[in-house]
Amino acid sequence: MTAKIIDGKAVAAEVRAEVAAVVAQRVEAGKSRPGLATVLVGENPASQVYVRMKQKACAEAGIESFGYNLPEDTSQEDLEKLVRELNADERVNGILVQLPLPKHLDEERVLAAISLDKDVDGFHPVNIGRLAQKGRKPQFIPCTPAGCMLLLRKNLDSLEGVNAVVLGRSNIVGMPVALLLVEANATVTICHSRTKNLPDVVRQADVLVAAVGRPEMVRGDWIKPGAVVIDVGVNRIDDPSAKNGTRLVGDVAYDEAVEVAGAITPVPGGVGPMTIAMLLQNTLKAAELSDKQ
Ligand SMILES: NC(=O)C1=CN([C@@H]2O[C@H](COP(=O)(O)OP(=O)(O)OC[C@H]3O[C@@H](n4cnc5c(N)ncnc54)[C@H](OP(=O)(O)O)[C@@H]3O)[C@@H](O)[C@H]2O)C=CC1
Ligand SMILES: Nc1nc(=O)c2c([nH]1)NC[C@@H]1CN(c3ccc(C(=O)N[C@@H](CCC(=O)O)C(=O)O)cc3)C=[N+]21
Repeated sequence: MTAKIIDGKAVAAEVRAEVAAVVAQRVEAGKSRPGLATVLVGENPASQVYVRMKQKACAEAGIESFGYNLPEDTSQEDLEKLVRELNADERVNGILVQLPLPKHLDEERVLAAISLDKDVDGFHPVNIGRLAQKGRKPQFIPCTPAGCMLLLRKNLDSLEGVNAVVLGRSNIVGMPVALLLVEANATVTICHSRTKNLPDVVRQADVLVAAVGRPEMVRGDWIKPGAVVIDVGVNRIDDPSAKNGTRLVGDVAYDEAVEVAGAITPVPGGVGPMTIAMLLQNTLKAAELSDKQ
């Protein structure tokens, strides 16, 4: 039996439609239109594409977006000054600083400068700290991890006691998704580049979240039959038979895994669209928060 294909694009479309409806209602009721500021430093083409996708999604949901493109050689001081201006700007409810930043910039300090009430990416150290503490709630949950969790909840009756394996421990995906799985009462194993016997560890997983950035690293025979596989990887590889000579693949060898898993997200069309939908949801939440202040 082949796996159920988890249609992230469809779930994301539902979330986006919901956000758009609530935005329309609030504007109708005379409340402010939510606003998202995107900050892009330098000219990384992949980052430019992602920022454009986020702005387009905002427009479709009735969220205003304010794009800031700064030169590659922007100083720490100037970037933090922009963040402080955006913190004070009433039109802006959410601030997204696209990562990675050029190497000379101190990412931690930039993220810490973002107002907690505008941290729609959920990367502020206080938000991450709360995520890691029992009984505490972050103001915002990081978008990609939140998207993974929504797809899991839609495809599993319960996460309670399930063996979840997370491949990757990055600040933006692996670690926060592992924390969310713990919060959901899964039993969580976090793997990384020093993990020994990785295929054997992965074979224990009822739920697998792969976020390593290694094209098709996870093979079909690593997957426990019936497991739910969330493939976060977005890797562009050369493929002479593809339209422009390249194609996107995940961190999981999809054609193999689909024969073994119970359910699996495709790439593209899985987690990627969810990331953007959750960003819109967080931006709406930030606007609702600002109503109360
Ligand atoms: N769909 C979406 O919305 C998003 C997709 N992505 C994609 O997800 C993937 C991961 O992104 P990100 O978390 O930022 O990546 P990072 O490069 O920051 O982290 C990769 C993690 O994988 C681990 N790792 C690397 N190689 C191996 C290996 N051979 N065996 C085991 N573990 C390994 C690293 O271990 P160590 O810590 O030891 O170095 C690290 O923890 C990428 O493909 C990225 O494009 C990212 C963000 C959003
Ligand atoms: N501050 C910050 N916040 C982020 O959320 C953030 C970031 N920096 N840096 C980079 C990563 C990457 N990321 C993706 C978003 C959407 C898709 C996405 O929609 N992918 C489509 C395909 C897109 C394509 O065709 O290239 C899909 O998987 O179907 C992928 C990846 C957000 N990130």
